[in-house]
Amino acid sequence: MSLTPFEPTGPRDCRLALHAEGVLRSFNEAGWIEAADVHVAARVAGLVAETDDRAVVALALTVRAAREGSACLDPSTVLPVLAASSSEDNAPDHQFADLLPTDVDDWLATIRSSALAAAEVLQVEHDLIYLDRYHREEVQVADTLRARGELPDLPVDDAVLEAGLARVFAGDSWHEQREAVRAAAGRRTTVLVGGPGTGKTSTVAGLLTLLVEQAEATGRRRPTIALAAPTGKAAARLQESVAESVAGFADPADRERVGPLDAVTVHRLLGWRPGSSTRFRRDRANPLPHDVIVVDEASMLSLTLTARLLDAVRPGARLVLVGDPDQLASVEAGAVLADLVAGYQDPAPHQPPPAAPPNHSPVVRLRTSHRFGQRIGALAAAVRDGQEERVVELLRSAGTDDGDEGLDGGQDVAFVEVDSPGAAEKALRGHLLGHASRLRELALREDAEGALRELSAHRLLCAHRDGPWGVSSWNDRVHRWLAETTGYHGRQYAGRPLLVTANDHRLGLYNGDTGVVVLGDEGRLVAVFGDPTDPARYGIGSIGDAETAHAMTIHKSQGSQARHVTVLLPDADSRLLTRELLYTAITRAQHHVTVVGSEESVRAAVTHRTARASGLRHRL
Ligand SMILES: Nc1ncnc2c1ncn2[C@@H]1O[C@H](COP(=O)(O)OP(=O)(O)OP(=O)(O)O)[C@@H](O)[C@H]1O
Repeated sequence: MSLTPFEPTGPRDCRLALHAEGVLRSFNEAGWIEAADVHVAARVAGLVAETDDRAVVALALTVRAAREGSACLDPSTVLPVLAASSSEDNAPDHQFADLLPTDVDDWLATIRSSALAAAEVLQVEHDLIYLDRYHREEVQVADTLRARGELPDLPVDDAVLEAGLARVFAGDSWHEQREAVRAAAGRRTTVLVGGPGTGKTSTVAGLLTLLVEQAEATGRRRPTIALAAPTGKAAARLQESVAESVAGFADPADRERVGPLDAVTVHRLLGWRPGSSTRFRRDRANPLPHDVIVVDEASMLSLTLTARLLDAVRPGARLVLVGDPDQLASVEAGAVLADLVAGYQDPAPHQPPPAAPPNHSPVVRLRTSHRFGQRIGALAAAVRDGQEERVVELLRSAGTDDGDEGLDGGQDVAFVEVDSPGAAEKALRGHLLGHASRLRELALREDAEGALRELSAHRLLCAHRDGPWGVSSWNDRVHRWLAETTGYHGRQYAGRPLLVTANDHRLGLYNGDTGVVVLGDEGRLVAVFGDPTDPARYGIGSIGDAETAHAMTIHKSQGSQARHVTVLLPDADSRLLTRELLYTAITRAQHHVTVVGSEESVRAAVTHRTARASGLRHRL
């Protein structure tokens, strides 16, 4: 957790808790905790009659940490930051320094003997401070993984496997996939990691096919398979790419083995119950019936969802978690995939693979990218590895791409160096309006397939929702340019790109799904989503929560890709600007990426890492 205070914009700043008292008031006014943290801490401390201010502060800071994605509070990183700020000349004048714990051990001892700990609201372990819920979940995840790892491997006929590998992954270029399937075939748990285009999905397709073949060869029942991902969009993509990989196998029998597979969201797989985000129909007492469970985009799994998933997987089932640990983590608490990779001590992608991986480790890493053009892959790798100078050099040697060519050809990496939203607007207008106009033309021609293809041709990504570099203002800009060109000023129009913002299980539309409004029968507007060759159509009125998507946040774009991605970087002091954010944005691009912003912002992104406190890596 990187602790920075907010600066109240004035006495009416909504982050200030007007009725806060005592120590919570001081920490709130100093910007270390927000109103939401104050309310939770005050209420819970009141319920358990906590009288020690240092325990109350720990509770509020731990609530803040969870809100920002950490599973716990690490006092050894937080206390020095608080202490340094209290000694600054401009430190707030409210005995802030007097309220600080003196040292980490003292603070931890205070919490251990507090009423909050006695009531099991706070837990202290490995010198980390947890809210009880996240502590329980972290222990459960580690215990379940350890218990699964201690069971003997599942039976595999090596001769059949080797013959199968030689068929589905023939040739030198597929040696990493052969190795990965060899490692995963008998394991109950596999964590398959790799950057974009490293052949993760191909590995999954090969593994599933060869597991079915194993059952055929040994007379066992065919394994039942579940494919899932944290979002509907990612699930749809997984289904599509597994089917594509299977269709590419040379042997017709291999193309038939797994049969058609439907991918679903993890929530749906576990039997989501309306009104509860943490309780599911599937759990230890009523586990998933499947023999093989594959979860893609596992970097987006929160600690809570991972705990529920592991709870629902039978010990005898194979679980395969697939993802890229360098991407942005879940919006909720936990960075489970990155923790697993760190906890099992898998070397970073730019380091040589271990000569002999620890045999208890379920982590299998694919290292070679097979998709990107050279420059886009090199840029993604340099960002991922924090090579600031190399990133700047790669961008500087790229073109400027201020025309429209980037959409159909031209540079695979472009850098539009601007230091103000006005300059960005000037540089990007032609580009963005061209794409929006093409969408509109196709939509007016009732060409749903063409409009959906155009939609995935380009995506404008922002770090923020609001502000001059944010999604709202760029949506407004493109809308205004389009209105100026077409003369149509309404908010609902043919060619309007849509982003679904809440799951609608009834319609089969999920948070993050993108579609477009097109002209349908009898001149009515309809919204189309999904596979361009077989689009799902919805009456405009039936779509509940959706917004215009000329631009979207990088967070929302996770799990999806576009041929050309334009990334707008905010000012260098933005708290959201991190290495993981820039890496995630760049790796959404299949063929072209245009980075728009200042060199200072690029450098800030590459040097700032998202720090999420967690004890999971110590427990594995
Ligand atoms: N070892 C390989 N040799 C040659 N081509 C490969 C190899 N592995 C993958 N590919 C090709 O690279 C492309 C990307 O592969 P795949 O979709 O399996 O990667 P991925 O890691 O799942 O990608 P992402 O998750 O980023 O979409 C596919 O066209 C695939 O056929």
